[in-house]
Amino acid sequence: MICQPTASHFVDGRYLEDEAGDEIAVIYPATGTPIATVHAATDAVIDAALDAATRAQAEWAALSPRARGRVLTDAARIMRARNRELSELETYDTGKPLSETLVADATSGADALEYFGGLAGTLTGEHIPLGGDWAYTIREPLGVCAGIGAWNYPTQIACWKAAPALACGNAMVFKPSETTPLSALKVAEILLEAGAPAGLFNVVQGMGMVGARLATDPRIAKVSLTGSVPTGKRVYAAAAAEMKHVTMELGGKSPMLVFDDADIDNAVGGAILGNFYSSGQVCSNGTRVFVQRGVKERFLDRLAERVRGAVMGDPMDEATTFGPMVSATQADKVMGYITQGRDEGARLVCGGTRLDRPGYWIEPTVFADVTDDMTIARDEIFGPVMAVLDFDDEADAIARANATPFGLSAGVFTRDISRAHRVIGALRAGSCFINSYNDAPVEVPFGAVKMSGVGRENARAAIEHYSQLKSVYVRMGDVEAPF
Ligand SMILES: NC(=O)c1ccc[n+]([C@@H]2O[C@H](COP(=O)([O-])OP(=O)(O)OC[C@H]3O[C@@H](n4cnc5c(N)ncnc54)[C@H](O)[C@@H]3O)[C@@H](O)[C@H]2O)c1
Repeated sequence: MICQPTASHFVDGRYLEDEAGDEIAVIYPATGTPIATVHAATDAVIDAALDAATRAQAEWAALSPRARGRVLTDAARIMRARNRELSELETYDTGKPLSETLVADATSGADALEYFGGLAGTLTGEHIPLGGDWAYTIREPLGVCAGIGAWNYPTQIACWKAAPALACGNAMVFKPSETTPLSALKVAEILLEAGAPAGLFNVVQGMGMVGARLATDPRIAKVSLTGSVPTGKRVYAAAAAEMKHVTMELGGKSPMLVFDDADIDNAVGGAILGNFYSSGQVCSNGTRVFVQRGVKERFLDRLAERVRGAVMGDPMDEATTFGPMVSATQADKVMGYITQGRDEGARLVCGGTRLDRPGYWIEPTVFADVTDDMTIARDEIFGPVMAVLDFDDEADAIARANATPFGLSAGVFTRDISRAHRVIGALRAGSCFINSYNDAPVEVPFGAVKMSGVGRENARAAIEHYSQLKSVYVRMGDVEAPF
């Protein structure tokens, strides 16, 4: 087993095993071969993690914010220094090509650690003058936070949650997706090496039941989930029962609008990035591509030509640009949608086939003449399936783009700057792009509206979701009581 970790869990500063938990096989998606086995956390493991986190949180919160920040920036430095090794592990865990993991996973995690490490020393309350009397606020941590991850960006998700949480003085118990359990263990190792106290960042493995245990445990003050909308509804409801804070980063079916006056090559490039990066397994993907009728055929011709250039080879070869689906289940689900697209009358422009080779390979697929009522235009597929829809009129395109319960992202391609801002202003989405798609630098808030989630990750905005304010009223004179 080439990626077997020392043990399944990382609790209180060391690896921990409990073989009583259900076995979880870790599969390399490119070949379908097992690379590791981990065990789901038992109640004893979960308790140990929560107790360690509770103890470490008090110690951590008592440090000066700048001392906390230094640990995070040191962790960022270690992560960058080990980028290749971490990227190779991420490629084994997810199947994403090394050409991607080298630039978008540990590096993005390091960006978050560095950014929030720098921010830690700047987090303050405020002074509120009241004409004689005055008040002040103290920004306090929430306590122990639970992080629950999806399988598409395991390192990035762990860091995007841990970095702001730790910067604010919280501890974290993180449960990776059962499909990709390996990388978060490395994040835990690195944080410890950078000087985080034992127990500050713990990793426990398991299926949804382990996540549910965390979401309902009274020792947890906040739950941050990255996952699908149905899971988000369950976790949000469970957290609400205990009045816990939440961040929900959920699924999407985001629109991308390409107007007649757009630079077609840039629009095609945006559509490729917004549909086929990570083999389409990206929450913010612009999978409904609305193309104005005047440029439709030119857009489709150029798109098909460029998609044919995707290199579906060994993910460890840096020349490979397109990897497999993460699992057999996901590949089956995506193939089901492709069949449904054909059955419902969409025109297959390219792709559509599952490759006859080991692993879970599906060609990048483009459907044209898609209509709003088709299943492939409504459901989040989470695979390499682009739906191209036609439009004539701007207002009509905006209304159709907004006619979805999701609200994660939206993009517009046009050379008309007034139109670009007008359209983005009217689209109901949290993370938007003008003449670009899927950029997610740590300096910019990332999050959703409607069913795609609540709260924001990244940027200063994330601080609001990992800290709370204590208000203190200070009377400068005597207290005047009625009796
Ligand atoms: N908005 C974002 O930032 C973002 C980023 C990446 C992925 N996603 C979304 O994630 C989904 C794909 O990931 P997935 O298939 O791993 O999602 P999923 O909802 O199946 O699982 C997500 C996580 O939740 C856990 N879980 C499942 N049931 C639970 C429960 N009842 N209580 C607590 N935890 C539970 C899972 O074990 C896993 O760790 C897609 O919908 C995608 O759009 C969103």
